[in-house]
Amino acid sequence: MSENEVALLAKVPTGLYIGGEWRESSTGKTLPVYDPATGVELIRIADASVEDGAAAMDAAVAAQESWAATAPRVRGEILRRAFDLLQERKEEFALLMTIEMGKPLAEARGEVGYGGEFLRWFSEEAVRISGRYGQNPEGTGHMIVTQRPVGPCFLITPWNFPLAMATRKIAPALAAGCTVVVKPAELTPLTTLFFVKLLEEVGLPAGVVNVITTSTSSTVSAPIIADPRLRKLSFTGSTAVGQRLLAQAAQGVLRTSMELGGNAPFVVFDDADLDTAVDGAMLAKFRNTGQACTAANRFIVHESIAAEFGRRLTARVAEFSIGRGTDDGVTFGPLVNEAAVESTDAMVKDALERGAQLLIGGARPEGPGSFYQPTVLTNVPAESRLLQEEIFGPLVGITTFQSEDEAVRLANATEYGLIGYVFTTDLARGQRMIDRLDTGMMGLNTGLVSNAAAPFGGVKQSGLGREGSLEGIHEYLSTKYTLIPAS
Ligand SMILES: NC(=O)c1ccc[n+]([C@@H]2O[C@H](COP(=O)([O-])OP(=O)(O)OC[C@H]3O[C@@H](n4cnc5c(N)ncnc54)[C@H](O)[C@@H]3O)[C@@H](O)[C@H]2O)c1
Ligand SMILES: O=CCCC(=O)O
Repeated sequence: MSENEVALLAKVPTGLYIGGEWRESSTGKTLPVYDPATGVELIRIADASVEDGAAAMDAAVAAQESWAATAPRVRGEILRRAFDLLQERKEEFALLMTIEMGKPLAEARGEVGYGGEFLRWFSEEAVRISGRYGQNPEGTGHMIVTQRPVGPCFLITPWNFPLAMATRKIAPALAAGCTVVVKPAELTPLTTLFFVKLLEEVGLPAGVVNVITTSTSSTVSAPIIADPRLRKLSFTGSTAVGQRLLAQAAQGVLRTSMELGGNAPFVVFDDADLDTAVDGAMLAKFRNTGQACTAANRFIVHESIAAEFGRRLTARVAEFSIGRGTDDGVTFGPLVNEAAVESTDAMVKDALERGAQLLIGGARPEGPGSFYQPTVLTNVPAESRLLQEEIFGPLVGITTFQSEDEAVRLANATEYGLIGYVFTTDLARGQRMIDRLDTGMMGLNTGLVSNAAAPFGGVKQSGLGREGSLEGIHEYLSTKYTLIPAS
């Protein structure tokens, strides 16, 4: 670790943040956080118990009434100050994400930009929560429709975008007037802890945001979800865990937002601009080392251009420089841990055993850290795991199609429905594909759609609800209707 990194880690709080105070776990236990590029332990942080989870809920409940009564402008200004301070601390946040998660510094800076925008966007939305007033149809009274904060929320976030996945939930919840308990992933808790320290600095009242970090997510989360005072569960993570949490949330009939897994089709038609398609593929596949819910998972390429597409993509992949994300010139970092490397490697082996052809990569480099080479496979048989399951690693699997109908059938042949990418220069065909693909989001001739102003979310088993945009704040509001008879 460099001196700079040691100095940064010394600034990151290692406790739980409950009711405006940093404290140790009630059991005194700690959990280690590792650098995925070296396997070295970075720091130890508090490992919350069930009692700590209950204390965090108590604090969120205690702060709910006064936070809901805080003027929207004041709530918005706190978020805006957080946005401004995050810009000042951009380099620190980027470095912290790189060392705890592995993404190269340039990508980490990009995430500070992206994640910060949710603070700015929802600072502006806080003052635009509107209602309706009107006469009832019978003319015998007046109808008032207002939007109220849903109440205390439990927010569970994944490790792949440690800042943006937290701000995409915390900012709209706070803007709406909700208090929260946040549980970041145990692999990347440091960014959330550092961010909450920033919220404290910009004057967020005690109890509005509470953070618990734990190595026993299921044990600590279940009683919070079962707590009758909780009103909303917002989860980002795998579909398997989302399904379990939905079942738990059903007991309390909780409002839920579920941002779950993806298995995105990346369809390239024979009329596509191939350079644009390859640029799109590089972004859609290799952003975050392939560890994004929006990652292109199945490359469905017209048979007449598949060989050329594979050649051009392979040439671009060969340009990656693999290494620790802090090192100069590195463009491709490690995967998050050893389990991710093993799962990626198993998918490559499965595809090769079934007859796929390797164009580049396909192995882990020598040396420490959880690295895997960016990999391109072609002629991948349909039954291969990498065309069936969410990969969450840097693998491109190319398969071919002949007709538009076949492309649609292949693209929709999944239980997921987060995003689809289509490359064509025929606008009418592009519009047909937008209508025919069963996804919550589409990229037409682009490999990146994420934006704080975009309603982000999926259909089918990719989830429920939307984050960001105008829709995002409504996930934290409930509609209340009142009738006042005419006197
Ligand atoms: N749709 C989206 O916006 C989106 C965004 C990012 C990631 N994801 C998905 O997340 C997955 C990768 O992230 P991950 O590996 O962190 O997912 P994960 O489901 O393993 O974990 C996500 C979070 O849930 C927690 N968790 C796990 N089991 C739990 C339980 N039983 N009770 C309570 N909490 C529990 C984890 O500690 C972590 O904080 C991929 O499937 C990816 O597609 C989706
Ligand atoms: O991993 C999923 C989130 C990706 C994004 O918000 O762009």
